[in-house]
Amino acid sequence: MTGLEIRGLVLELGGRRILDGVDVTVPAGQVTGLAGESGSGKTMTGLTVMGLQPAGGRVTGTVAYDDGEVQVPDLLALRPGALNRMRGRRIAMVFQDPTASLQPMLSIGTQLTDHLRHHLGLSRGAARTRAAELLERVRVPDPEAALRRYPHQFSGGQLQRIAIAVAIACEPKVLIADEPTTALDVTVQAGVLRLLRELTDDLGLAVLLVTHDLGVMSAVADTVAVMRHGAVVEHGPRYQVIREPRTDYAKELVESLPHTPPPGVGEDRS
Ligand SMILES: Nc1ncnc2c1ncn2[C@@H]1O[C@H](COP(=O)(O)OP(=O)(O)OP(=O)(O)O)[C@@H](O)[C@H]1O
Repeated sequence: MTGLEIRGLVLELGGRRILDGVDVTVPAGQVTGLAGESGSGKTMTGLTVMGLQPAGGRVTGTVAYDDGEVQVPDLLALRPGALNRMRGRRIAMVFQDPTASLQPMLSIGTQLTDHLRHHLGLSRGAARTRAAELLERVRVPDPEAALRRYPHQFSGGQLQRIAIAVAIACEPKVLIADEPTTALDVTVQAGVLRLLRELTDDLGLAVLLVTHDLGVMSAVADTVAVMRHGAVVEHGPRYQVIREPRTDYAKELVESLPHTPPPGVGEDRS
Protein backbone atom coordinates (compact mmCIF):
# COMPACT_ATOMS: atom_id res chain seq x y z
CA MET A 1 0.00 0.00 0.00
CA THR A 2 1.36 3.45 -0.82
CA GLY A 3 0.63 6.22 1.66
CA LEU A 4 0.97 6.34 5.43
CA GLU A 5 0.36 3.55 7.94
CA ILE A 6 0.06 4.84 11.48
CA ARG A 7 0.27 2.03 14.02
CA GLY A 8 -0.04 2.15 17.80
CA LEU A 9 0.84 5.84 17.97
CA VAL A 10 1.20 6.93 21.59
CA LEU A 11 1.99 10.45 22.78
CA GLU A 12 2.61 11.18 26.44
CA LEU A 13 2.87 14.76 27.62
CA GLY A 14 3.59 15.62 31.22
CA GLY A 15 2.46 12.19 32.39
CA ARG A 16 -0.81 12.36 30.37
CA ARG A 17 -1.55 9.99 27.51
CA ILE A 18 -2.72 12.32 24.77
CA LEU A 19 -2.63 9.64 22.06
CA ASP A 20 -3.38 6.12 23.20
CA GLY A 21 -2.46 3.82 20.32
CA VAL A 22 -3.77 5.48 17.16
CA ASP A 23 -4.12 3.09 14.22
CA VAL A 24 -5.06 4.60 10.90
CA THR A 25 -4.16 3.99 7.26
CA VAL A 26 -3.95 6.92 4.87
CA PRO A 27 -3.75 5.51 1.32
CA ALA A 28 -2.49 7.40 -1.72
CA GLY A 29 -5.19 8.98 -3.88
CA GLN A 30 -7.65 9.14 -0.99
CA VAL A 31 -8.82 11.64 1.59
CA THR A 32 -8.89 10.05 5.03
CA GLY A 33 -11.02 12.15 7.35
CA LEU A 34 -10.17 12.28 11.05
CA ALA A 35 -13.20 13.21 13.15
CA GLY A 36 -13.76 13.37 16.88
CA GLU A 37 -14.86 15.72 19.61
CA SER A 38 -12.66 18.55 20.78
CA GLY A 39 -9.63 17.26 22.66
CA SER A 40 -9.84 13.72 21.24
CA GLY A 41 -6.36 14.04 19.72
CA LYS A 42 -6.96 14.80 16.02
CA THR A 43 -4.51 17.68 15.79
CA MET A 44 -1.90 15.89 17.91
CA THR A 45 -2.10 12.88 15.58
CA GLY A 46 -1.24 15.06 12.57
CA LEU A 47 1.53 16.89 14.40
CA THR A 48 3.10 13.75 15.90
CA VAL A 49 3.22 12.04 12.50
CA MET A 50 5.31 14.99 11.33
CA GLY A 51 7.49 14.94 14.47
CA LEU A 52 5.99 18.28 15.50
CA GLN A 53 4.49 17.28 18.85
CA PRO A 54 5.03 19.68 21.78
CA ALA A 55 8.50 19.65 23.33
CA GLY A 56 8.97 17.02 26.00
CA GLY A 57 6.40 14.66 24.44
CA ARG A 58 7.25 10.95 24.58
CA VAL A 59 6.26 9.17 21.37
CA THR A 60 6.02 5.44 20.59
CA GLY A 61 4.44 3.48 17.75
CA THR A 62 5.31 3.51 14.06
CA VAL A 63 4.46 5.59 11.02
CA ALA A 64 5.38 3.80 7.78
CA TYR A 65 5.73 5.91 4.65
CA ASP A 66 5.72 4.59 1.09
CA ASP A 67 5.25 6.66 -2.06
CA GLY A 68 6.23 3.92 -4.49
CA GLU A 69 9.68 5.44 -4.86
CA VAL A 70 10.79 6.03 -1.28
CA GLN A 71 9.94 3.69 1.57
CA VAL A 72 10.53 4.61 5.20
CA PRO A 73 9.51 1.83 7.60
CA ASP A 74 9.16 4.28 10.49
CA LEU A 75 9.26 8.07 10.22
CA LEU A 76 9.43 8.29 14.01
CA ALA A 77 12.79 6.50 14.00
CA LEU A 78 14.40 9.03 11.63
CA ARG A 79 17.04 11.45 12.87
CA PRO A 80 15.77 15.05 13.09
CA GLY A 81 17.61 16.13 9.91
CA ALA A 82 16.20 13.27 7.85
CA LEU A 83 12.69 13.87 9.19
CA ASN A 84 13.05 17.53 8.34
CA ARG A 85 13.89 16.65 4.73
CA MET A 86 10.84 14.36 4.54
CA ARG A 87 8.70 17.22 5.85
CA GLY A 88 9.91 19.72 3.32
CA ARG A 89 9.77 17.43 0.32
CA ARG A 90 7.45 14.48 0.77
CA ILE A 91 5.00 15.31 3.53
CA ALA A 92 3.31 18.68 3.69
CA MET A 93 0.89 20.30 6.07
CA VAL A 94 -1.89 22.87 5.71
CA PHE A 95 -3.33 24.55 8.79
CA GLN A 96 -6.58 26.30 9.66
CA ASP A 97 -4.84 29.66 9.54
CA PRO A 98 -3.03 30.02 6.20
CA THR A 99 -0.93 32.87 7.55
CA ALA A 100 0.78 30.27 9.79
CA SER A 101 2.74 29.11 6.74
CA LEU A 102 3.24 32.56 5.15
CA GLN A 103 5.50 35.45 6.12
CA PRO A 104 3.61 38.77 6.35
CA MET A 105 6.58 40.90 5.22
CA LEU A 106 7.51 39.02 2.04
CA SER A 107 5.70 38.98 -1.30
CA ILE A 108 4.06 35.70 -2.32
CA GLY A 109 6.55 35.46 -5.21
CA THR A 110 9.57 35.76 -2.91
CA GLN A 111 8.17 33.17 -0.52
CA LEU A 112 7.30 30.64 -3.20
CA THR A 113 10.55 31.09 -5.14
CA ASP A 114 12.69 30.94 -1.96
CA HIS A 115 10.93 27.74 -1.00
CA LEU A 116 11.45 26.19 -4.45
CA ARG A 117 15.09 27.27 -4.66
CA HIS A 118 15.83 25.95 -1.18
CA HIS A 119 14.12 22.58 -1.54
CA LEU A 120 14.51 21.83 -5.24
CA GLY A 121 17.65 23.83 -6.03
CA LEU A 122 15.92 25.66 -8.91
CA SER A 123 17.44 28.78 -10.49
CA ARG A 124 15.72 32.10 -9.79
CA GLY A 125 14.06 32.15 -13.22
CA ALA A 126 12.90 28.52 -13.11
CA ALA A 127 11.57 29.02 -9.58
CA ARG A 128 9.58 32.09 -10.68
CA THR A 129 8.03 30.18 -13.60
CA ARG A 130 7.16 27.25 -11.36
CA ALA A 131 5.71 29.63 -8.73
CA ALA A 132 3.34 31.12 -11.33
CA GLU A 133 2.35 27.61 -12.48
CA LEU A 134 1.61 26.62 -8.90
CA LEU A 135 -0.66 29.63 -8.37
CA GLU A 136 -2.47 28.73 -11.55
CA ARG A 137 -2.81 25.14 -10.33
CA VAL A 138 -4.57 26.29 -7.17
CA ARG A 139 -6.68 28.74 -9.23
CA VAL A 140 -5.44 32.03 -7.85
CA PRO A 141 -6.51 34.58 -10.49
CA ASP A 142 -3.78 36.44 -12.39
CA PRO A 143 -0.80 34.52 -10.99
CA GLU A 144 1.82 37.00 -12.26
CA ALA A 145 0.21 39.90 -10.41
CA ALA A 146 -0.42 37.70 -7.36
CA LEU A 147 3.30 36.89 -7.09
CA ARG A 148 4.03 40.59 -6.55
CA ARG A 149 1.48 40.99 -3.75
CA TYR A 150 1.77 40.46 0.01
CA PRO A 151 -0.33 38.14 2.19
CA HIS A 152 -2.51 40.93 3.66
CA GLN A 153 -3.67 41.82 0.13
CA PHE A 154 -5.55 38.52 -0.30
CA SER A 155 -8.86 37.21 1.05
CA GLY A 156 -8.87 34.24 3.44
CA GLY A 157 -9.88 31.80 0.71
CA GLN A 158 -7.19 33.02 -1.69
CA LEU A 159 -4.62 32.84 1.12
CA GLN A 160 -5.57 29.25 1.87
CA ARG A 161 -5.10 28.44 -1.85
CA ILE A 162 -1.67 30.07 -1.69
CA ALA A 163 -0.78 28.08 1.46
CA ILE A 164 -1.82 24.95 -0.46
CA ALA A 165 0.42 26.03 -3.36
CA VAL A 166 3.35 26.32 -0.92
CA ALA A 167 2.45 22.90 0.52
CA ILE A 168 2.42 21.16 -2.89
CA ALA A 169 5.38 23.09 -4.31
CA CYS A 170 7.84 20.22 -3.84
CA GLU A 171 5.35 17.60 -5.06
CA PRO A 172 4.77 15.91 -1.71
CA LYS A 173 2.99 12.57 -1.60
CA VAL A 174 1.30 13.07 1.76
CA LEU A 175 -0.71 16.09 2.85
CA ILE A 176 -1.92 16.62 6.38
CA ALA A 177 -4.68 19.23 6.39
CA ASP A 178 -5.87 20.39 9.82
CA GLU A 179 -9.25 22.16 9.65
CA PRO A 180 -8.19 23.83 6.36
CA THR A 181 -11.57 25.42 5.72
CA THR A 182 -12.84 26.04 9.25
CA ALA A 183 -12.06 29.76 9.17
CA LEU A 184 -13.66 30.33 5.74
CA ASP A 185 -17.17 31.31 4.64
CA VAL A 186 -19.24 28.35 3.53
CA THR A 187 -19.17 29.29 -0.18
CA VAL A 188 -15.41 29.85 -0.11
CA GLN A 189 -15.02 26.55 1.78
CA ALA A 190 -16.63 24.68 -1.10
CA GLY A 191 -14.04 25.92 -3.57
CA VAL A 192 -11.10 25.05 -1.35
CA LEU A 193 -12.54 21.57 -0.67
CA ARG A 194 -13.04 21.01 -4.39
CA LEU A 195 -9.41 21.98 -4.92
CA LEU A 196 -8.26 19.54 -2.23
CA ARG A 197 -10.23 16.77 -3.86
CA GLU A 198 -8.83 17.59 -7.29
CA LEU A 199 -5.25 17.60 -6.02
CA THR A 200 -5.81 14.28 -4.25
CA ASP A 201 -7.03 12.71 -7.48
CA ASP A 202 -4.61 14.36 -9.90
CA LEU A 203 -1.44 14.10 -7.82
CA GLY A 204 -2.31 10.82 -6.10
CA LEU A 205 -1.86 12.50 -2.72
CA ALA A 206 -2.50 10.63 0.51
CA VAL A 207 -4.49 13.22 2.49
CA LEU A 208 -5.21 13.12 6.22
CA LEU A 209 -7.98 15.65 6.77
CA VAL A 210 -8.59 16.71 10.37
CA THR A 211 -12.01 18.27 10.76
CA HIS A 212 -14.79 18.49 13.29
CA ASP A 213 -17.31 19.30 10.54
CA LEU A 214 -19.34 16.50 9.03
CA GLY A 215 -20.30 18.65 6.06
CA VAL A 216 -16.64 18.94 5.18
CA MET A 217 -16.21 15.22 5.74
CA SER A 218 -19.17 14.34 3.50
CA ALA A 219 -17.86 16.66 0.83
CA VAL A 220 -14.40 15.21 0.37
CA ALA A 221 -13.44 12.25 2.56
CA ASP A 222 -13.28 8.72 1.13
CA THR A 223 -13.06 7.15 4.55
CA VAL A 224 -13.70 8.55 8.02
CA ALA A 225 -11.79 7.60 11.17
CA VAL A 226 -13.46 8.56 14.44
CA MET A 227 -11.22 9.36 17.41
CA ARG A 228 -12.08 9.19 21.06
CA HIS A 229 -9.73 9.72 24.02
CA GLY A 230 -6.64 9.49 21.83
CA ALA A 231 -7.56 6.37 19.83
CA VAL A 232 -9.47 5.54 16.65
CA VAL A 233 -12.69 3.78 17.60
CA GLU A 234 -14.14 3.33 14.12
CA HIS A 235 -12.78 3.66 10.59
CA GLY A 236 -14.69 2.91 7.42
CA PRO A 237 -16.06 4.28 4.16
CA ARG A 238 -17.50 7.76 4.65
CA TYR A 239 -21.09 6.84 3.86
CA GLN A 240 -20.99 3.93 6.29
CA VAL A 241 -19.51 5.87 9.22
CA ILE A 242 -21.79 8.85 8.66
CA ARG A 243 -25.03 7.02 7.78
CA GLU A 244 -24.67 3.71 9.63
CA PRO A 245 -22.06 4.13 12.35
CA ARG A 246 -21.20 0.84 14.05
CA THR A 247 -20.13 2.15 17.44
CA ASP A 248 -22.40 4.07 19.82
CA TYR A 249 -19.74 6.73 20.15
CA ALA A 250 -19.54 7.36 16.40
CA LYS A 251 -23.33 7.51 16.31
CA GLU A 252 -23.44 10.10 19.07
CA LEU A 253 -20.65 12.07 17.44
CA VAL A 254 -22.34 12.08 14.05
CA GLU A 255 -25.50 13.36 15.70
CA SER A 256 -23.68 16.09 17.63
CA LEU A 257 -21.24 17.47 15.09
CA PRO A 258 -22.03 20.52 12.99
CA HIS A 259 -23.14 19.64 9.51
CA THR A 260 -22.90 22.49 7.08
CA PRO A 261 -22.60 20.94 3.64
CA PRO A 262 -20.88 23.58 1.52
CA PRO A 263 -22.86 24.20 -1.66
CA GLY A 264 -21.55 22.63 -4.81
CA VAL A 265 -19.43 19.85 -3.38
CA GLY A 266 -20.10 16.61 -1.99
CA GLU A 267 -23.14 14.72 -1.01
CA ASP A 268 -23.56 13.65 -4.61
CA ARG A 269 -20.04 12.22 -4.71
CA SER A 270 -20.07 8.72 -3.32
N1 LIG B 1 0.93 21.96 23.88
C1 LIG B 1 0.24 21.07 24.60
N2 LIG B 1 0.70 20.62 25.78
C2 LIG B 1 -0.01 19.73 26.50
N3 LIG B 1 -1.19 19.22 26.14
C3 LIG B 1 -1.70 19.62 24.98
C4 LIG B 1 -1.02 20.56 24.15
N4 LIG B 1 -1.79 20.77 23.06
C5 LIG B 1 -2.89 20.00 23.19
N5 LIG B 1 -2.84 19.32 24.36
C6 LIG B 1 -3.85 18.36 24.84
O1 LIG B 1 -3.87 17.25 23.96
C7 LIG B 1 -5.20 16.73 23.85
C8 LIG B 1 -5.53 16.53 22.38
O2 LIG B 1 -5.56 17.79 21.74
P1 LIG B 1 -5.82 17.97 20.20
O3 LIG B 1 -5.55 19.41 19.88
O4 LIG B 1 -5.13 16.94 19.43
O5 LIG B 1 -7.38 17.71 20.12
P2 LIG B 1 -8.34 17.86 18.87
O6 LIG B 1 -9.07 16.57 18.77
O7 LIG B 1 -7.58 18.32 17.70
O8 LIG B 1 -9.33 18.96 19.39
P3 LIG B 1 -9.83 20.32 18.71
O9 LIG B 1 -10.88 19.92 17.73
O10 LIG B 1 -10.37 21.09 19.86
O11 LIG B 1 -8.63 20.95 18.09
C9 LIG B 1 -6.11 17.72 24.57
O12 LIG B 1 -6.44 17.15 25.81
C10 LIG B 1 -5.26 18.93 24.78
O13 LIG B 1 -5.58 19.56 25.99
